Amino acid sequence: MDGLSEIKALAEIINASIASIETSVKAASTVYPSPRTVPFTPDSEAGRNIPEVQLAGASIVAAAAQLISIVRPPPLTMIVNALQYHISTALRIAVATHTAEIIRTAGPQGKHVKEIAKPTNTDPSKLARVLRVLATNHVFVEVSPDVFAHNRLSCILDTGKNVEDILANPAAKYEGTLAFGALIEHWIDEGYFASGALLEVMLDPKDGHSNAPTNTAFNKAFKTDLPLFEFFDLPEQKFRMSRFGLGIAGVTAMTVPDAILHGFDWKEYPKGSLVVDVGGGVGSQSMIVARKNPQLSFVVQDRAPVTKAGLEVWTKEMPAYVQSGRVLLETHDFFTPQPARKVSVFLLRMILHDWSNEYSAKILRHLRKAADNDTKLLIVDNIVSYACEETLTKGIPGAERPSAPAPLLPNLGQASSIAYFTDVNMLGFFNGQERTVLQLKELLVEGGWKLVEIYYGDPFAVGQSKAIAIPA
Ligand SMILES: C[S@@+](CC[C@H](N)C(=O)[O-])C[C@H]1O[C@@H](n2cnc3c(N)ncnc32)[C@H](O)[C@@H]1O
Repeated sequence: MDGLSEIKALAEIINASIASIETSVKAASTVYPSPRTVPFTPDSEAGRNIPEVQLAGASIVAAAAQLISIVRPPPLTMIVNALQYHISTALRIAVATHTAEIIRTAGPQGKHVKEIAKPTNTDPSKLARVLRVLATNHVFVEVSPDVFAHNRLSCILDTGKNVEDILANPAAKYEGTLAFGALIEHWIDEGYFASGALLEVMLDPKDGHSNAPTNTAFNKAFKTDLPLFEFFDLPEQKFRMSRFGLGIAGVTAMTVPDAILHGFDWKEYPKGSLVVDVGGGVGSQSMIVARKNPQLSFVVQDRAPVTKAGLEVWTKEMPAYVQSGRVLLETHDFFTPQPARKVSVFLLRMILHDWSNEYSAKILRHLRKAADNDTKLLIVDNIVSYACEETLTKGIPGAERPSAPAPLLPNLGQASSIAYFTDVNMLGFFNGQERTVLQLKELLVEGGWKLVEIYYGDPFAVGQSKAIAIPA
């Protein structure tokens, strides 16, 4: 296929996908959100969250990015690729200057950068140049010279709080908010610096071959011997710790909030069945499952500081569960044996990707020892594909991905990029990894489990693919 035929084929994919979006949105009597509609709320994404619309949207993202890679002169694309770090830097500066909160009150007319720069005493002309990098990438709108307003991307950074309140208590910035920005801030802080140290660590003769969570790019960048989660426990890291916890809940709420309910038959379990949410954080996923499946009981396990926060969350949000004992917030180290009890489902969401195989297998073996023949293991993580055709997934129910139409990349390229970025994040933070189906299958065997089903799930849900296993 020559270049022109390829861009025509990609344009056809885009046109067909737009037509599919139009049909689905009309059939659902809803609207497709405009890039100018602010504020962003999960409810206002209803049109984009229709499953067919998500599928079509993923094809458009893949095709549009591929089209750009063909149309723009290669040296320019490589320059743009090499300079992408300025986007992260600009986001860091926008967040630290509270630009999103400051311009909210101005509405579509926007605010002059002199006003935006005031509360943090930043140089307005420097700030304008940085914000222009973002506006050029569709985050914020420069409505007139040096005047910036929100669009649907930039308002994601807005906590909804007043700048004065944030400045008075910066550590509580995300408390009581949807907190999507919290995870963005985690990525452009811990993630950004760990990424900067990754090359040095990978080339180090010793650390480069380690699987331990203490020989990582994160350790190098933050000059600490502690694994990331223990580093978060330090009193001086209270803000980072809370930001991470709130951010994990926020990213779910803002992408496909109820994705945990899809692809697993929670309803099959009768009254009193127990779900153990291992490394469950404050239990936000169990809470979503509980709301739709009142017959289930839950144990949410995590490290002591997290279960303490979890108890506060459940006491506020679902007090009846706490009072009746239908939820137990349990301090438990998943590298130690599980308490003996009848468990219907062990849930491991965004846990295995934090650990290399050696550590993940230990976690799995402890769960296996505590399981009986009926126990199911539900793993929820990103499941990555190779960037080429993959035939080795044949025979595993649900594991074959629908093949992307040519000339799209088999893994849908840019539409799947978050999983590959988080894979490298996991490497930098923990020596962990996002896994392919085959890698998961082999890991499960090592841990005493048998992979029986894969559910990839909504194309726009982040880290929500499922692998279901039974005792081997
Ligand atoms: C990425 S978060 C996932 C939280 C939760 N499963 C969710 O999806 O919202 C990883 C969690 O593992 C917990 N964790 C880390 N090491 C642990 C350990 N040794 N035992 C139990 N939990 C641990 C962390 O405190 C954190 O809450």
